[in-house]
Amino acid sequence: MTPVLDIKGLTTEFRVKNGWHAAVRGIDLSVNANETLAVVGESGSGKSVTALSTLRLLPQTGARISRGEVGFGGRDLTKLSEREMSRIRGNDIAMIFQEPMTSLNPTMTVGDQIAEGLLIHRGMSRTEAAKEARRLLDEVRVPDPARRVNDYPHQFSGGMRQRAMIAIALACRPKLLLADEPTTALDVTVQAQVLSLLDDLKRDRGMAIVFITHNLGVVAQIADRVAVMYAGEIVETATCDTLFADPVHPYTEALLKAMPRVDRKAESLEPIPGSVPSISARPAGCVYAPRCNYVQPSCAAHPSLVPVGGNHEARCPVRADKGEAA
Ligand SMILES: Nc1ncnc2c1ncn2[C@@H]1O[C@H](COP(=O)(O)OP(=O)(O)OP(=O)(O)O)[C@@H](O)[C@H]1O
Repeated sequence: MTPVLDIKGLTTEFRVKNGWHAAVRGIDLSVNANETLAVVGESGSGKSVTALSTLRLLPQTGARISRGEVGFGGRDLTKLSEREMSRIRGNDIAMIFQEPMTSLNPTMTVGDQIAEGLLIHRGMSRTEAAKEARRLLDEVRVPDPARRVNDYPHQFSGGMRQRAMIAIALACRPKLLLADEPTTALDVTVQAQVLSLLDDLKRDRGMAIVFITHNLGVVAQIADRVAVMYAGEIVETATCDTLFADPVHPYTEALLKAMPRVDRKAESLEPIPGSVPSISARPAGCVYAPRCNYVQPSCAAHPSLVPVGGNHEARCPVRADKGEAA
């Protein structure tokens, strides 16, 4: 199967005081139709920069994609003109964010905001677009859509706003949805409803989803496959079940130990000491070595992602022998 999104060797750099530094370094990511790939990692790992690089929404100055390809629909998005890219954004690839109020226009009704994309990208008439906006609100399970299309965003609750944003994102039938922490600001019940909605939409529409989160609990609810990011690199990738059952990389193991679970007492949670290094202070060898419990002299060399069985890969020679490869 040809992946919907196929990122190869992507490196994105920012200019900070003393020169260019990589926020994302040589990452490979792919996601198929009807699949959700979760990208998980602490703040500063490079998750958002990966999504913004995919859509070429990086700041115009002081930021560059210096290497790699972003394959989508047989084309490399890094090579497209700005005009071609703007046709792809919101049309073939849509993105949703944590805080819907920053993307929703407070002065326009929800229905008009959904209809806007339909008028521009799908060439619908006003009447057709208004009808489709109601249908989309219904599809994202907003109750009483015929009435709610006329509401303004402030008249919606947080969960309903997120659903409205999903309706806007889905209006042009994107093949790929980039979701950057879309449920983080919601309480757990509403969060679970939105996750289940996204899962149903993925299946009904055969969409590919890249779901960015720092929360492994959310990963467990939504992901088919997982890529764990740390300091700009993918350090482990596996199916969701394998990652939870048999984590190999010490960072994945530490994230799992720091995750609250119903079958564990709160005192047994182990926060990871320290923090992700800034882009100008990344170690030359293994980027996780300064925080790792298993560090050895060989960690001074930069490790590659190696297969540890099936489609499971990890960037840690010290612990790779946990898998089949050894
Ligand atoms: N415009 C910028 N200029 C300089 N550095 C940047 C810029 N944008 C992001 N960075 C740096 O790139 C690194 C990765 O940031 P990114 O936002 O992708 O992390 P993240 O994993 O998405 O974290 P969060 O969950 O907090 O959004 C961070 O060290 C961040 O400070």
